[in-house]
Amino acid sequence: MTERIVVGAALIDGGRLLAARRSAPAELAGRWELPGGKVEAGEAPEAALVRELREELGVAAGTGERVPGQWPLRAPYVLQVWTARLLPGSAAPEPLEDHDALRWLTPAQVWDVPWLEQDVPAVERVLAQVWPEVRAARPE
Ligand SMILES: Nc1nc2c([nH]c(=O)n2[C@H]2C[C@H](O)[C@@H](COP(=O)(O)OP(=O)(O)OP(=O)(O)O)O2)c(=O)[nH]1
Repeated sequence: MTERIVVGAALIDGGRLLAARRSAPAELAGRWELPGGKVEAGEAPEAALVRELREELGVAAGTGERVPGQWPLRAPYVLQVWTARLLPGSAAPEPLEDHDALRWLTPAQVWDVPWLEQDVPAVERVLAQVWPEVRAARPE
């Protein structure tokens, strides 16, 4: 089966990372993820990410670098991650769709939320890229 890409944003503002708590489907609800969604046919991943952040959070965002790697989700999906920032004049994010809570996490708070299991390696890679000077150890 051809793999399909889900794009996730490492949205950084004021030295903090945005985490979003899923409200659906039932098996994912209550767990935290990087906001984003499925790339549509013919769409560039960065464009999909900007679209999803506008739809889900009501923000105007710009994408930065790709976070190297990709992580398997439920087949045929794989997660790819880009850093992202709010553009000047953007509204503050709100949980408009798919989420019922948002949190801005400092590096020290990143493991305070229960991430989706499949997101943990991606979040570890985000930390290494965005805050290489911080050793934000994941507690056992
Ligand atoms: N956005 C996002 N989705 C993730 C992450 N980790 C993870 O397993 N997923 C799963 C949840 C969903 O099954 C799928 C993404 O679909 P979605 O529901 O967010 O995307 P979408 O808005 O394009 O979906 P749709 O309603 O059009 O089907 O990937 C993550 O970090 N971010």
